[in-house]
Amino acid sequence: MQAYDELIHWATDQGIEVHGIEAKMMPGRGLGMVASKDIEANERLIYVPTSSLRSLTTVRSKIRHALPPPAPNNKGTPVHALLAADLTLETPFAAIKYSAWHAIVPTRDEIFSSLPLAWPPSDYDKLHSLLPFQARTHLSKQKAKFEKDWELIRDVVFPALEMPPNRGTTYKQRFLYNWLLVNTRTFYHETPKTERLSKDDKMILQPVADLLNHADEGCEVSFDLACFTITADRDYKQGEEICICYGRHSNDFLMVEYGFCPEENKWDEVCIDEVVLEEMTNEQKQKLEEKGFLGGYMIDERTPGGCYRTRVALMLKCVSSAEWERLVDEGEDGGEEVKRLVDRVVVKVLKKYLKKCKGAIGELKQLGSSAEMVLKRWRQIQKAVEDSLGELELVVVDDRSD
Ligand SMILES: C[S@@+](CC[C@H](N)C(=O)[O-])C[C@H]1O[C@@H](n2cnc3c(N)ncnc32)[C@H](O)[C@@H]1O
Repeated sequence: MQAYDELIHWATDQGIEVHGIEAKMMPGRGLGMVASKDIEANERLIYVPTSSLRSLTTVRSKIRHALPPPAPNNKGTPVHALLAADLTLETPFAAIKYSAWHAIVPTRDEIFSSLPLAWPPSDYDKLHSLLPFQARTHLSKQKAKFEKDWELIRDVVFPALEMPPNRGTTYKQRFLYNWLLVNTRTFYHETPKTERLSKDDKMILQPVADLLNHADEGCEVSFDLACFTITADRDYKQGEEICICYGRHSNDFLMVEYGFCPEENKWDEVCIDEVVLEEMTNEQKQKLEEKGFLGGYMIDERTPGGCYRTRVALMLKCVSSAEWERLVDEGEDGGEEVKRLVDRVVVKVLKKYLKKCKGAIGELKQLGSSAEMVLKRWRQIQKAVEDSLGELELVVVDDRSD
């Protein structure tokens, strides 16, 4: 693959080393890295010297100096915005320096067709309203973050660089593309300079290693002041894909942040906040908030009857408010009788959620290919809810026949 060969040629000049792996087109996941020979656990696959990273310190000084520096507690300018601005307003010198990287990263069309934040405005509102709760909430936050970053660049950086006004839309789209490139390709990195910044600001771009796709478990990623290294977590056969784990994320999170919804994900969970909170009166919501139990209600394979938070919240529908407070304060579940009552309420809310799933699926089917990923997600949710109901109804039915 010519673009990859050129990237490796350039990378070698930067001191980057790549051993026993090579890039390959992976159906449905863009480029990925596969073993070009049998690999043993603990073999070092990629070595990237710190000098070849794109970070806060490599951002063009005119951009950096135009804005307040990043500061602890998410104060100051986000590093994400700075890196994206640096890519958008790249000098001809930097564009040439990084041309091998630009040639291999996904194109604007590829990025825009996969990531919800870039859904065309005509589809955005409709698809956004049809996203599962967790994805919808996450996308709203991401959109707010992007718009804030864009305003900083438009209102502060453009004038500082003496750019003519009124180039808004074109540049906004370019900034969005680069913002999403940064979002999907950065790695966590800390140096004495960035140590006091918040976790979100400890991000860098690294060429070559950013070709690694995500899996539930993957190679070890480590760094020190001198370099980044990627090390094989296990033996691999020649031709096998080499992945890293981007984090223990749900499919809703992966869809919004990375633009894909995996078939298998052992870290997946389904958020049922919507239907749980619909059951609650305002007074009950206030109680939940006071005790730190408002929201974050999940089901997954391990907890078909709802996670601890779900069960604590729904216990409020089964006992008096005073008794609920006592049980919560003492960390008790109320015993078998209350557990059975909670199971019944869980069945009730899951049935409600199942209706929502079916409704969303029906609507998404009308929308064509732009809705495919969301449709796939709702089908996964439907299955998870049905599986949970299957298990719970056994308990509830058994219990009724006592
Ligand atoms: C860091 S890049 C990995 C390299 C990327 N595939 C490429 O073509 O350059 C992250 C992006 O790769 C894709 N990706 C990563 N892991 C994936 C997976 N397990 N399934 C589908 N797409 C995946 C997503 O588009 C994601 O935003």
